[in-house]
Amino acid sequence: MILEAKDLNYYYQDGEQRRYILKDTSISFEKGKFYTILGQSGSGKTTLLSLLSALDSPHSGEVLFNEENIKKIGYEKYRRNNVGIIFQSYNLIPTFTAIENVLVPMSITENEIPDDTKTVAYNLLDYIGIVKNKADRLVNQLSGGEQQRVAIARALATNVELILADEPTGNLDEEMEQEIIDIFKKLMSMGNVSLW
Ligand SMILES: Nc1ncnc2c1ncn2[C@@H]1O[C@H](COP(=O)(O)OP(=O)(O)OP(=O)(O)O)[C@@H](O)[C@H]1O
Repeated sequence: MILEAKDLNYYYQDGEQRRYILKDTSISFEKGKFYTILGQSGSGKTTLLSLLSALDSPHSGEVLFNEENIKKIGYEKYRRNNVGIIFQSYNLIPTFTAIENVLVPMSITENEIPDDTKTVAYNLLDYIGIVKNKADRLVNQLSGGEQQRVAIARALATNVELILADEPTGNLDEEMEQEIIDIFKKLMSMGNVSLW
């Protein structure tokens, strides 16, 4: 298993009451597979993803990455080196260009990456469908679909084995949604996501 959640509990305190969002939730994910998590609005999908991506921590239970507790790996280290995260609203740095956004995680990861990070980032963006002249634009001068491609390139830039995405097509029209899903499928069919 590349990722496992074991007996996760997460709640909000509502006066004297605990309102549980996740109760003894366990789930496991095999390497090299594509999973979709479905549930009603408010059922806790974002909460689960935030625990799996170490953006938040559970009240009890544990998350294992390649059999190791992510708390032991260190949440910050795990986020830098092991997981790429994609959000519904892209969460790019608006004052940076597309290429600069992709370079950010490359500058802080401890994973081994080629010296010529700029070339790698341009190639990655190009592969995902962002050509050079768009890569040099500020991201808020790109369409929603293009911004999400930049976010995908950013998530892949550190050569991670695991990508977690929270409604990555939620802000896009149907056609763009299909294109983004096709990118994920293409990446999956390549096995290892390394594009260098
Ligand atoms: N800060 C908070 N305080 C109290 N309750 C919260 C807080 N943040 C989220 N919740 C509640 O936690 C529950 C789970 O939220 P979560 O965002 O994980 O659901 P979701 O399944 O991702 O929903 P959606 O599909 O609408 O995005 C919701 O009922 C939400 O109202």
